[in-house]
Amino acid sequence: MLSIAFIAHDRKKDEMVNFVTAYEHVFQGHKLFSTGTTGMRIMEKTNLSIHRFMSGPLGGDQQIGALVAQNEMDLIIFLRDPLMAQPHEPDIIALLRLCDVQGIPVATNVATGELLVRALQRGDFAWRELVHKYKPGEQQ
Ligand SMILES: O=C(CO)COP(=O)(O)O
Repeated sequence: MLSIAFIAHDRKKDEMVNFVTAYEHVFQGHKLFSTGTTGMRIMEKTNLSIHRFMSGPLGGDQQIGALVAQNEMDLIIFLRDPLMAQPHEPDIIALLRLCDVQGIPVATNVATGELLVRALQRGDFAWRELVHKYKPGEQQ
């Protein structure tokens, strides 16, 4: 079971809901997280159970970032709005930076999201299970 996070800016939320609905069968059975409003919108339209953090501008990106820093997040679908400035831009950059620090697959548009979900379906994320199993500094 992998940990997957969904985050979408306001003008990308419909796209996110459509995307998650289309792949609901793939996401089912994984541990799902989201920022506040994104998760609410997805849960209104699917049967998925999602742990919702704060809304993005109130710190939700940072909360997800904390899991990334601990290497506990396996995949992030983050549909950013490239055409509108966000008040919490530093939090967004920080989250993406941490994904690069830990080498976490993160999709920032739906085309990449599709590729990653198909990889997930195929079992290409098995290496993340190994990361969890052999986390340095932790007892086996
Ligand atoms: O702003 C966001 C990500 O940066 C998303 O937050 P919401 O899901 O609460 O709208």
